[in-house]
Amino acid sequence: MRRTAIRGGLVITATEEIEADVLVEDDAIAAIAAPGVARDWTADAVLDATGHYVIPGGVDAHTHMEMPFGGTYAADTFETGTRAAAWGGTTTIIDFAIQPVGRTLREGVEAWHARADDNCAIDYGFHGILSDVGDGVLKEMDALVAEGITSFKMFMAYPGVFYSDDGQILRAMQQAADNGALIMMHAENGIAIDVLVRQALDAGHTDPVYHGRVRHPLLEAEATHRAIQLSKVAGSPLYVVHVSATEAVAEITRARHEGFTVFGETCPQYLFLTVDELAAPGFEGAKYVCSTPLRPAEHQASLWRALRTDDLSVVSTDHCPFCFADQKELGRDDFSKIPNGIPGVENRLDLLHDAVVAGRISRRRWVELVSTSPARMFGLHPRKGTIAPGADADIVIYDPGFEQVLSAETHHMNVDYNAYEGRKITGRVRTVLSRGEVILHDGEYHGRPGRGRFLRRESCGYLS
Ligand SMILES: NC(=O)NCCC(=O)O
Ligand SMILES: [Zn+2]
Ligand SMILES: [Zn+2]
Repeated sequence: MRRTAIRGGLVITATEEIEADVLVEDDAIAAIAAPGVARDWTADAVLDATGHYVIPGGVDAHTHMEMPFGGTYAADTFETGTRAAAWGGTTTIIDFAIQPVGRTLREGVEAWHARADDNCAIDYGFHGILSDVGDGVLKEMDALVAEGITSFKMFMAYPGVFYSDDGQILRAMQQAADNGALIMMHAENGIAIDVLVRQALDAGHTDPVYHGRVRHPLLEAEATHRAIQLSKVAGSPLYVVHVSATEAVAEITRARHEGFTVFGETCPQYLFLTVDELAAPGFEGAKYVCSTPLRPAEHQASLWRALRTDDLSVVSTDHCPFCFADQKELGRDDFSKIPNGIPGVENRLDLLHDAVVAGRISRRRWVELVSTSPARMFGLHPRKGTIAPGADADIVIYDPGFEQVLSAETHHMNVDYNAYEGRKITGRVRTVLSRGEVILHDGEYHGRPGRGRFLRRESCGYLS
């Protein structure tokens, strides 16, 4: 048995902050004890965490490695994307296995296993994407839940691609109410948006900024409202992904106050970037094309407030990188052809820690938003998302005082720009353990493709 002691740090979980030492035996946490008590531990390796935080590894519940979109593929493979995640302190990702239109869900899951299984440096799970709901797919959902794929994303946007109509959504929600799955919703009224896209292009408006203008906040709010009503009718829980608009937050808040099991997720891009980025000179704005879109700055106050009140419960990245040079370029003459997505899997913990430094959220809330809540919500807690005896030893030693500047020059994501280029951040990941193995320490990466394991997730973690 291999024993590693992490000594002298401040252990922070969603519920506690204690000065304690942590003992890791093989791949799991064996004990946490006050430094005096822990003095007698024998260990093969000691990691000095003096002056540092000791937190559970990040759980990013929303990534798109190698996702096909708009005639190209997201630029990070599972190999490059999970390596970048590890550099940023994330030790678990949950990616989306897409059902090809007209094919089975199973085919999508097998394709994602083929991409991920020998390539991930950290542990990983899958959600399913339902792009063609019918009788067969509903049955397949049951089988996948039994195999640990316990959540399914649906799209009210992108007609002709991933779009589901209200009847398909209701049927999938009814199935989820029966089988314990969680429906995740991309809530934008895609039919109305497509009308506005056509009108903008007909008027000669082809620049990236029009991506933001046609995806009106009220069309996010309307779809969010509709998804909530459908979930109430079906009696299923609902998780709304990448919430960006004040009006959509209000819909989630109201449903929660009425006692419905509705959750919301937002992403760093909506907290730290605005629609002004989309309006950058020339074609630069294409770097910031994602859906839901970046919003005017006033929406950020609602998002931060909802993160504090738990009306938004999770911060994921929606990491979906497309290179500026040759992929975003596909939409140079037509904003609707710009592949949608922003890179960020490496930057989430640091950006949110910077919000701790700025006094926006507490340290414990930071840990909860980036690790504990997503682990709970998606059936991984307490194996992931906490520091407790018996949990997987996915641990980050975090230097809260280190000053860094985010840049494509230094990041590890396989994409030629960083959405936060030049931003000064206080805090940096110093050491990362994944199931007890040190995969990053003092700027040296020791991970390897294929060491990450597929996670069969429990259902209904969000109800406990
Ligand atoms: N969000 C985005 O722009 N791209 C990824 C696909 C999605 O999550 O809708
Ligand atoms: Zn989406
Ligand atoms: Zn996404």
